Amino acid sequence: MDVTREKIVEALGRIALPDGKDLVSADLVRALSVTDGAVRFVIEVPDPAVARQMEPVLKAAEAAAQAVPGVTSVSAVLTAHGPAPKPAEPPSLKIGGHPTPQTGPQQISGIDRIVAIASGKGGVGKSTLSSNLAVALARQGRRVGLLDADIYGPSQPRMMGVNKRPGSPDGKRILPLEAHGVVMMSIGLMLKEGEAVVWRGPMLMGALQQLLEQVFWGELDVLIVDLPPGTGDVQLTLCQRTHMTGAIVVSTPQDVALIDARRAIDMFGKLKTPILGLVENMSTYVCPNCGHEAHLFGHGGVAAEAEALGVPFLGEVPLSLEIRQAGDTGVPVAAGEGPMAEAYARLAARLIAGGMA
Ligand SMILES: Nc1ncnc2c1ncn2[C@@H]1O[C@H](COP(=O)(O)OP(=O)(O)OP(=O)(O)O)[C@@H](O)[C@H]1O
Repeated sequence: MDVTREKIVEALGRIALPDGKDLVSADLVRALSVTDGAVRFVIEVPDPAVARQMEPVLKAAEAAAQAVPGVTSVSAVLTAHGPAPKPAEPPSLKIGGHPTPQTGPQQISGIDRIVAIASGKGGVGKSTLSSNLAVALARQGRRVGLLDADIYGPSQPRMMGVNKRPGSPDGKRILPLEAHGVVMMSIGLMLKEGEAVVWRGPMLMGALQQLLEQVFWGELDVLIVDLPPGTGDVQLTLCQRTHMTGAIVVSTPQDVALIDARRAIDMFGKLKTPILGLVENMSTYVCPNCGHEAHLFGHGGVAAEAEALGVPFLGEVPLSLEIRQAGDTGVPVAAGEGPMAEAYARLAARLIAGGMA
Protein backbone atom coordinates (compact mmCIF):
# COMPACT_ATOMS: atom_id res chain seq x y z
CA MET A 1 0.00 0.00 0.00
CA ASP A 2 1.27 3.49 -0.88
CA VAL A 3 2.13 5.61 2.11
CA THR A 4 1.35 9.28 1.66
CA ARG A 5 2.67 12.30 3.50
CA GLU A 6 -0.91 13.03 4.57
CA LYS A 7 -1.21 9.66 6.33
CA ILE A 8 1.98 10.33 8.28
CA VAL A 9 0.84 13.85 9.18
CA GLU A 10 -2.46 12.36 10.38
CA ALA A 11 -0.60 9.83 12.56
CA LEU A 12 1.71 12.47 14.02
CA GLY A 13 -1.30 14.69 14.67
CA ARG A 14 -2.47 12.10 17.20
CA ILE A 15 0.67 12.49 19.34
CA ALA A 16 -0.32 14.64 22.29
CA LEU A 17 2.05 17.11 23.93
CA PRO A 18 2.14 18.01 27.65
CA ASP A 19 0.42 21.36 26.92
CA GLY A 20 -2.60 19.64 25.37
CA LYS A 21 -1.69 20.44 21.75
CA ASP A 22 -0.37 17.81 19.35
CA LEU A 23 2.86 17.57 17.31
CA VAL A 24 1.25 18.85 14.13
CA SER A 25 -0.95 21.65 15.52
CA ALA A 26 2.06 22.88 17.55
CA ASP A 27 3.99 23.01 14.23
CA LEU A 28 6.96 20.99 15.50
CA VAL A 29 7.37 18.61 12.56
CA ARG A 30 9.98 19.58 9.98
CA ALA A 31 11.54 18.04 6.84
CA LEU A 32 8.96 15.26 6.59
CA SER A 33 9.66 13.04 3.62
CA VAL A 34 8.08 9.79 2.54
CA THR A 35 9.86 7.79 -0.14
CA ASP A 36 8.92 4.22 -1.02
CA GLY A 37 7.70 3.57 2.52
CA ALA A 38 10.75 5.15 4.17
CA VAL A 39 9.68 7.99 6.45
CA ARG A 40 12.04 10.71 7.69
CA PHE A 41 11.22 13.71 9.82
CA VAL A 42 12.60 16.08 12.38
CA ILE A 43 10.86 17.28 15.56
CA GLU A 44 12.08 20.78 16.23
CA VAL A 45 11.53 22.37 19.64
CA PRO A 46 12.44 25.85 20.86
CA ASP A 47 15.26 25.02 23.26
CA PRO A 48 17.42 22.18 24.60
CA ALA A 49 15.55 21.98 27.94
CA VAL A 50 12.28 21.26 26.14
CA ALA A 51 14.12 18.80 23.89
CA ARG A 52 15.10 16.71 26.93
CA GLN A 53 11.45 16.44 28.00
CA MET A 54 10.43 15.49 24.47
CA GLU A 55 12.30 12.18 24.25
CA PRO A 56 9.12 10.14 25.03
CA VAL A 57 7.24 12.17 22.40
CA LEU A 58 9.91 11.30 19.82
CA LYS A 59 9.53 7.61 20.67
CA ALA A 60 5.74 7.83 20.41
CA ALA A 61 6.00 9.67 17.07
CA GLU A 62 8.33 7.03 15.67
CA ALA A 63 5.97 4.27 16.77
CA ALA A 64 2.94 6.07 15.32
CA ALA A 65 4.66 6.55 11.95
CA GLN A 66 5.87 2.94 11.94
CA ALA A 67 2.32 1.74 12.57
CA VAL A 68 0.99 3.35 9.38
CA PRO A 69 0.41 0.50 6.89
CA GLY A 70 3.09 0.37 4.20
CA VAL A 71 5.80 2.10 6.24
CA THR A 72 9.04 0.17 5.96
CA SER A 73 11.34 2.35 8.05
CA VAL A 74 11.22 5.46 10.21
CA SER A 75 14.12 7.79 10.82
CA ALA A 76 13.32 10.65 13.18
CA VAL A 77 15.50 13.17 14.98
CA LEU A 78 14.78 15.61 17.79
CA THR A 79 16.43 18.99 17.49
CA ALA A 80 16.34 22.26 19.42
CA HIS A 81 16.78 25.73 18.05
CA GLY A 82 16.51 29.10 19.72
CA PRO A 83 18.41 30.33 22.76
CA ALA A 84 20.62 27.69 24.27
CA PRO A 85 22.54 28.26 27.50
CA LYS A 86 25.86 27.48 25.77
CA PRO A 87 27.18 28.88 22.46
CA ALA A 88 24.69 27.95 19.74
CA GLU A 89 27.20 26.21 17.49
CA PRO A 90 29.12 23.26 18.89
CA PRO A 91 32.79 23.46 17.87
CA SER A 92 32.66 20.46 15.57
CA LEU A 93 30.06 22.24 13.46
CA LYS A 94 32.42 25.06 12.64
CA ILE A 95 32.49 25.01 8.88
CA GLY A 96 35.82 25.33 7.12
CA GLY A 97 38.12 23.35 9.45
CA HIS A 98 41.09 21.38 8.21
CA PRO A 99 40.27 18.15 6.42
CA THR A 100 40.89 14.80 8.04
CA PRO A 101 43.37 12.54 6.27
CA GLN A 102 41.92 9.96 3.94
CA THR A 103 43.22 7.48 1.39
CA GLY A 104 41.64 7.62 -2.08
CA PRO A 105 38.08 8.48 -3.10
CA GLN A 106 35.42 7.43 -0.58
CA GLN A 107 31.88 6.21 -1.07
CA ILE A 108 29.40 8.16 1.07
CA SER A 109 27.19 5.81 3.01
CA GLY A 110 23.54 5.83 1.93
CA ILE A 111 24.20 7.73 -1.31
CA ASP A 112 24.01 5.59 -4.44
CA ARG A 113 25.24 8.12 -7.00
CA ILE A 114 26.97 11.48 -6.94
CA VAL A 115 26.56 13.62 -10.05
CA ALA A 116 28.38 16.94 -10.34
CA ILE A 117 26.98 19.76 -12.46
CA ALA A 118 29.91 21.69 -13.85
CA SER A 119 30.73 24.42 -16.32
CA GLY A 120 33.91 25.95 -17.59
CA LYS A 121 32.52 29.46 -17.43
CA GLY A 122 30.44 31.34 -14.86
CA GLY A 123 26.85 32.38 -15.46
CA VAL A 124 25.96 29.73 -18.03
CA GLY A 125 23.19 28.31 -15.85
CA LYS A 126 24.82 25.57 -13.80
CA SER A 127 22.92 26.36 -10.60
CA THR A 128 19.64 26.72 -12.48
CA LEU A 129 20.18 23.31 -14.07
CA SER A 130 21.15 21.75 -10.72
CA SER A 131 18.03 22.89 -8.88
CA ASN A 132 15.63 22.11 -11.72
CA LEU A 133 17.16 18.72 -12.42
CA ALA A 134 17.01 17.83 -8.73
CA VAL A 135 13.32 18.79 -8.55
CA ALA A 136 12.50 17.02 -11.84
CA LEU A 137 14.21 13.83 -10.63
CA ALA A 138 12.34 13.98 -7.31
CA ARG A 139 9.05 14.37 -9.21
CA GLN A 140 9.90 11.18 -11.06
CA GLY A 141 10.21 9.31 -7.79
CA ARG A 142 13.94 9.48 -7.16
CA ARG A 143 15.33 10.24 -3.69
CA VAL A 144 17.39 13.32 -4.44
CA GLY A 145 19.87 15.45 -2.52
CA LEU A 146 21.24 18.78 -3.71
CA LEU A 147 24.58 20.03 -2.44
CA ASP A 148 25.49 23.59 -3.28
CA ALA A 149 29.27 23.41 -3.38
CA ASP A 150 29.62 26.81 -5.02
CA ILE A 151 31.56 28.02 -2.02
CA TYR A 152 32.23 31.46 -3.50
CA GLY A 153 28.73 32.24 -4.73
CA PRO A 154 26.15 29.87 -3.22
CA SER A 155 22.83 30.42 -4.99
CA GLN A 156 20.78 27.34 -4.12
CA PRO A 157 19.17 28.84 -0.98
CA ARG A 158 17.64 31.55 -3.22
CA MET A 159 16.78 29.21 -6.10
CA MET A 160 15.18 26.57 -3.83
CA GLY A 161 13.54 29.17 -1.56
CA VAL A 162 15.32 28.05 1.62
CA ASN A 163 17.03 30.38 4.06
CA LYS A 164 16.90 28.69 7.46
CA ARG A 165 20.12 27.78 9.24
CA PRO A 166 20.34 23.97 9.40
CA GLY A 167 20.23 22.48 12.88
CA SER A 168 22.30 19.79 14.51
CA PRO A 169 20.77 17.48 17.13
CA ASP A 170 24.11 16.26 18.49
CA GLY A 171 26.67 18.84 17.41
CA LYS A 172 28.11 16.42 14.87
CA ARG A 173 25.53 15.72 12.24
CA ILE A 174 24.05 18.60 10.24
CA LEU A 175 20.40 18.23 9.28
CA PRO A 176 19.77 19.15 5.65
CA LEU A 177 16.72 21.22 4.77
CA GLU A 178 14.00 20.11 2.43
CA ALA A 179 12.39 21.96 -0.46
CA HIS A 180 10.28 20.80 -3.41
CA GLY A 181 10.85 17.12 -2.53
CA VAL A 182 14.65 17.50 -2.45
CA VAL A 183 16.91 17.44 0.62
CA MET A 184 19.43 20.20 0.30
CA MET A 185 22.42 21.76 1.88
CA SER A 186 24.42 24.79 0.93
CA ILE A 187 27.47 26.40 2.40
CA GLY A 188 25.39 29.57 2.05
CA LEU A 189 23.09 28.32 4.84
CA MET A 190 25.99 28.08 7.27
CA LEU A 191 27.27 31.62 6.69
CA LYS A 192 25.89 34.90 7.92
CA GLU A 193 24.21 36.91 5.19
CA GLY A 194 26.74 38.93 3.21
CA GLU A 195 29.67 37.08 4.80
CA ALA A 196 32.46 36.60 2.28
CA VAL A 197 34.32 33.33 2.03
CA VAL A 198 38.05 33.68 1.60
CA TRP A 199 39.16 30.09 2.12
CA ARG A 200 41.74 28.43 -0.03
CA GLY A 201 43.17 24.96 -0.15
CA PRO A 202 42.88 22.99 3.09
CA MET A 203 40.11 25.10 4.69
CA LEU A 204 38.01 24.71 1.62
CA MET A 205 38.63 20.98 1.47
CA GLY A 206 37.61 20.74 5.13
CA ALA A 207 34.34 22.61 4.47
CA LEU A 208 33.48 20.42 1.51
CA GLN A 209 34.31 17.26 3.41
CA GLN A 210 31.97 18.37 6.21
CA LEU A 211 29.17 19.07 3.77
CA LEU A 212 29.52 15.63 2.25
CA GLU A 213 30.11 13.57 5.37
CA GLN A 214 28.51 15.38 8.31
CA VAL A 215 25.21 16.14 6.62
CA PHE A 216 22.52 13.61 7.51
CA TRP A 217 21.59 12.93 3.85
CA GLY A 218 19.69 9.72 4.58
CA GLU A 219 19.21 7.22 1.76
CA LEU A 220 19.58 8.88 -1.65
CA ASP A 221 19.40 7.58 -5.19
CA VAL A 222 21.41 10.56 -6.31
CA LEU A 223 23.19 13.57 -4.86
CA ILE A 224 23.42 16.46 -7.33
CA VAL A 225 26.43 18.68 -6.62
CA ASP A 226 26.33 22.25 -7.93
CA LEU A 227 30.01 23.09 -8.47
CA PRO A 228 31.58 26.53 -8.73
CA PRO A 229 32.54 27.49 -12.29
CA GLY A 230 35.95 26.65 -13.66
CA THR A 231 38.59 24.14 -12.71
CA GLY A 232 39.65 24.97 -9.14
CA ASP A 233 40.14 23.50 -5.67
CA VAL A 234 36.52 22.40 -5.15
CA GLN A 235 36.46 20.30 -8.33
CA LEU A 236 39.81 18.76 -7.44
CA THR A 237 38.82 17.98 -3.87
CA LEU A 238 35.50 16.49 -4.82
CA CYS A 239 36.87 14.24 -7.55
CA GLN A 240 39.88 13.09 -5.53
CA ARG A 241 38.11 12.46 -2.22
CA THR A 242 34.71 11.24 -3.31
CA HIS A 243 33.63 8.36 -5.45
CA MET A 244 31.85 10.25 -8.23
CA THR A 245 29.38 8.74 -10.68
CA GLY A 246 30.34 11.48 -13.10
CA ALA A 247 29.93 15.06 -14.21
CA ILE A 248 27.43 16.81 -16.43
CA VAL A 249 28.90 19.85 -18.15
CA VAL A 250 26.57 22.70 -19.00
CA SER A 251 27.35 25.30 -21.63
CA THR A 252 25.62 27.89 -23.75
CA PRO A 253 26.03 27.36 -27.50
CA GLN A 254 28.47 30.30 -27.80
CA ASP A 255 32.02 29.48 -28.91
CA VAL A 256 33.53 31.29 -25.93
CA ALA A 257 31.53 29.18 -23.46
CA LEU A 258 32.36 26.03 -25.39
CA ILE A 259 36.10 26.70 -25.17
CA ASP A 260 35.78 26.84 -21.37
CA ALA A 261 33.53 23.76 -21.34
CA ARG A 262 36.26 21.87 -23.20
CA ARG A 263 38.71 22.89 -20.48
CA ALA A 264 36.38 21.53 -17.78
CA ILE A 265 35.97 18.26 -19.69
CA ASP A 266 39.73 17.96 -19.99
CA MET A 267 40.10 18.47 -16.22
CA PHE A 268 37.55 15.74 -15.43
CA GLY A 269 39.40 13.46 -17.85
CA LYS A 270 42.64 14.03 -15.95
CA LEU A 271 40.86 13.35 -12.65
CA LYS A 272 39.35 10.16 -14.14
CA THR A 273 35.80 11.38 -13.47
CA PRO A 274 33.46 10.16 -16.23
CA ILE A 275 31.64 12.78 -18.28
CA LEU A 276 27.99 11.75 -18.25
CA GLY A 277 27.13 14.24 -20.95
CA LEU A 278 26.73 17.83 -22.08
CA VAL A 279 23.65 20.05 -21.75
CA GLU A 280 22.99 23.10 -23.89
CA ASN A 281 21.45 25.87 -21.81
CA MET A 282 19.87 29.09 -23.10
CA SER A 283 19.35 27.33 -26.40
CA THR A 284 16.26 28.61 -28.22
CA TYR A 285 14.41 31.76 -27.16
CA VAL A 286 10.67 31.67 -27.80
CA CYS A 287 9.05 35.11 -27.60
CA PRO A 288 6.21 34.85 -25.06
CA ASN A 289 4.15 37.37 -27.10
CA CYS A 290 4.46 36.27 -30.71
CA GLY A 291 5.97 32.77 -30.46
CA HIS A 292 8.92 33.71 -32.70
CA GLU A 293 11.99 31.53 -32.12
CA ALA A 294 15.41 33.17 -31.95
CA HIS A 295 18.84 31.71 -31.20
CA LEU A 296 20.49 34.49 -29.20
CA PHE A 297 23.63 32.53 -28.37
CA GLY A 298 23.54 30.29 -31.42
CA HIS A 299 22.02 26.82 -31.45
CA GLY A 300 23.29 23.28 -31.70
CA GLY A 301 26.90 24.12 -30.80
CA VAL A 302 26.88 21.93 -27.70
CA ALA A 303 25.44 18.90 -29.52
CA ALA A 304 28.16 19.27 -32.18
CA GLU A 305 30.82 19.61 -29.47
CA ALA A 306 29.54 16.49 -27.70
CA GLU A 307 29.78 14.57 -30.95
CA ALA A 308 33.30 15.85 -31.60
CA LEU A 309 34.39 14.85 -28.09
CA GLY A 310 32.60 11.50 -28.18
CA VAL A 311 30.46 12.20 -25.09
CA PRO A 312 26.65 11.97 -24.86
CA PHE A 313 24.52 15.03 -25.57
CA LEU A 314 21.84 14.98 -22.89
CA GLY A 315 19.55 17.71 -24.20
CA GLU A 316 18.84 21.39 -24.34
CA VAL A 317 17.02 23.92 -22.17
CA PRO A 318 15.51 27.03 -23.80
CA LEU A 319 16.30 30.58 -22.74
CA SER A 320 13.15 31.56 -20.93
CA LEU A 321 12.01 34.42 -18.78
CA GLU A 322 9.94 31.93 -16.79
CA ILE A 323 13.07 29.93 -15.85
CA ARG A 324 14.87 33.06 -14.65
CA GLN A 325 11.91 34.39 -12.68
CA ALA A 326 11.18 31.00 -11.09
CA GLY A 327 14.81 30.75 -9.97
CA ASP A 328 14.64 34.19 -8.41
CA THR A 329 11.45 33.43 -6.48
CA GLY A 330 12.65 30.15 -4.98
CA VAL A 331 10.27 27.81 -6.83
CA PRO A 332 12.18 26.13 -9.68
CA VAL A 333 10.20 25.99 -12.90
CA ALA A 334 10.54 22.18 -12.84
CA ALA A 335 8.21 22.14 -9.79
CA GLY A 336 5.34 23.41 -11.98
CA GLU A 337 3.78 22.51 -15.32
CA GLY A 338 4.35 23.62 -18.92
CA PRO A 339 6.99 23.37 -21.64
CA MET A 340 9.92 24.50 -19.42
CA ALA A 341 9.09 21.98 -16.68
CA GLU A 342 8.84 19.38 -19.45
CA ALA A 343 12.31 20.26 -20.77
CA TYR A 344 13.80 19.44 -17.35
CA ALA A 345 11.56 16.37 -16.98
CA ARG A 346 12.96 15.04 -20.29
CA LEU A 347 16.53 15.53 -19.04
CA ALA A 348 15.69 13.81 -15.76
CA ALA A 349 14.05 10.89 -17.58
CA ARG A 350 17.17 10.54 -19.75
CA LEU A 351 19.40 10.35 -16.66
CA ILE A 352 17.17 7.78 -14.99
CA ALA A 353 16.99 5.68 -18.17
CA GLY A 354 20.79 5.79 -18.43
CA GLY A 355 21.19 4.64 -14.80
CA MET A 356 22.80 7.98 -13.90
CA ALA A 357 20.16 9.05 -11.36
N1 LIG B 1 17.55 28.66 -19.41
C1 LIG B 1 17.55 29.86 -18.84
N2 LIG B 1 16.70 30.83 -19.23
C2 LIG B 1 16.71 32.06 -18.68
N3 LIG B 1 17.54 32.43 -17.69
C3 LIG B 1 18.42 31.52 -17.25
C4 LIG B 1 18.48 30.19 -17.78
N4 LIG B 1 19.46 29.51 -17.13
C5 LIG B 1 19.98 30.37 -16.23
N5 LIG B 1 19.37 31.57 -16.30
C6 LIG B 1 19.65 32.77 -15.51
O1 LIG B 1 20.99 33.15 -15.75
C7 LIG B 1 21.62 33.61 -14.54
C8 LIG B 1 22.85 32.74 -14.25
O2 LIG B 1 22.40 31.41 -14.01
P1 LIG B 1 23.04 30.48 -12.88
O3 LIG B 1 23.22 31.22 -11.61
O4 LIG B 1 22.26 29.22 -12.88
O5 LIG B 1 24.45 30.25 -13.57
P2 LIG B 1 25.76 29.61 -12.97
O6 LIG B 1 26.48 29.03 -14.12
O7 LIG B 1 25.44 28.72 -11.83
O8 LIG B 1 26.46 30.92 -12.44
P3 LIG B 1 27.67 31.05 -11.40
O9 LIG B 1 28.86 30.86 -12.23
O10 LIG B 1 27.51 32.45 -10.90
O11 LIG B 1 27.53 30.01 -10.35
C9 LIG B 1 20.55 33.51 -13.46
O12 LIG B 1 19.94 34.77 -13.32
C10 LIG B 1 19.53 32.52 -14.03
O13 LIG B 1 18.21 32.78 -13.57
